[in-house]
Amino acid sequence: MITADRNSNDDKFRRKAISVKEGQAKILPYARRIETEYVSLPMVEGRILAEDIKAPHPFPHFRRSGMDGFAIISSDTAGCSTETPVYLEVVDEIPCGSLPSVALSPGTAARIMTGAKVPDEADAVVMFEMTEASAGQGKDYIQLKREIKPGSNITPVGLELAEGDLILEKGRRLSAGEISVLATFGIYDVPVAKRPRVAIFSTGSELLGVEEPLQDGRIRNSNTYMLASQIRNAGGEPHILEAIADDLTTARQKVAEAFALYDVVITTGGVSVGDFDIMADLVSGEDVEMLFNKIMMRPGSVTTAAVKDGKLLFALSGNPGACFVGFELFVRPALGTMLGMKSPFLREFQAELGKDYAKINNFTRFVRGRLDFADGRLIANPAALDESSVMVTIKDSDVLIVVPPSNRGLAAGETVTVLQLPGAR
Ligand SMILES: Nc1nc2c(c(=O)[nH]1)N[C@H]1C(S)=C(S)[C@@H](COP(=O)(O)OP(=O)(O)OC[C@H]3O[C@@H](n4cnc5c(N)ncnc54)[C@H](O)[C@@H]3O)O[C@H]1N2
Ligand code: MOO
Ligand SMILES: [Mg+2]
Repeated sequence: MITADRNSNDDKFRRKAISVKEGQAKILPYARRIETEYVSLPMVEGRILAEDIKAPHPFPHFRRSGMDGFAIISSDTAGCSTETPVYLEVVDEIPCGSLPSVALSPGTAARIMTGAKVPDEADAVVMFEMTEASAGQGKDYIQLKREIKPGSNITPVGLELAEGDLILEKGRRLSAGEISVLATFGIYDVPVAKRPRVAIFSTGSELLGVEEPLQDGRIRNSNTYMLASQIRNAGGEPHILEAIADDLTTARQKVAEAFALYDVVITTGGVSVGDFDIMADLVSGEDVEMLFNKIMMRPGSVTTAAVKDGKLLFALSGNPGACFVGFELFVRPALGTMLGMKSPFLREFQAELGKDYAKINNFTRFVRGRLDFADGRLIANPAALDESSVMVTIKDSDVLIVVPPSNRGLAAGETVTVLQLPGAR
């Protein structure tokens, strides 16, 4: 027979709700900066840079031709026109990667390719299409029928960056643009923040493994895999641990073991007031400091956080919608802070509410929604189903629409704050 300790913890019922901001402020002091490791350039996608990087040399570091054509001395073309063309003798050929072999003097030109170093004496490059070839006395000439401005088609030294410029600030997430910069400056071993190792425990006797056949009264464990994806996206390294049964003693032991091995521990489920909801008891143990166990938000009002051995424990709700939101509002900023990110919170901006939102709330609601553009306006459309227990609309959402506490709901057209969820949809 299954039994539960029904009187174990009255505190589980007497919870003091705090705001999301207060909750975040309680967590962040424990989100301690993680060490640095060196990762090779092909593997740094999505990692967070751990040190400022300055340009070790200007870029480009030589005057570079922007066209396939001829390097010339522009004053040679003064007064030149269709009627009075100018002839320049071609004295050199400069493929990419080669250096000029002849110093240009007035009346001469060098054939040059896009990306090659322009001879010091030249101050312009004229593209092939603007020239006509001619020959005489065993020499090659080009004919020009137009004046060429100095500087034409030459990229000056340091156009993009000067030596010593700050090119990448620590805390930046590395992606195509940053990786290109690192490669350009010869930085192959990149200092990045180590990924925080995050343990995931699911709880609940109703949970089946993903590959198990369905059984009446039971569901497959989806939160674990959803959380692993969120952790990875937030820069952490997920570690899926064996589910914990709804039994306090084993749960305590398993969580304690996990703290020895991982930087952060997340549990999902068992955090409300049900007979088998053990997390409230677990976070009020002697060696655990509870930071909060109720947030003035929906979904995820029961989101709980605690500290053990200086490390963060997040007890997220079992309801998929609440679990998802709890992660985005509390775990993501904690991981981002550990990684040294400048702005670890979801990006916030304003949009127009696309349709009426009639639900009244005591708590702030974070409603899953989809962002659209219409007539140059940003429209946030709430998902049809946004209950805490609903899983399926998470995949269709790119924002959380912030609906403040209200006894009248919101009307279409009102301005709302939205939090951008990561990953374009
Ligand atoms: N008497 C009250 N009952 C409930 C309250 C309340 O205030 N008083 N709050 C409700 C709200 S709001 C929420 S949210 C849930 C929170 O429940 P728990 O966090 O304790 O989670 P469980 O009870 O373990 O499960 C809830 C729900 O989620 C399903 N679940 C759990 N784990 C997973 C998983 N890994 N993957 C997919 N789905 C999961 C579970 O089967 C339940 O259906 O409490 C309300 N009750
Ligand atoms: O408050 Mo429940 O925790 O999602 O809505
Ligand atoms: Mg419960």
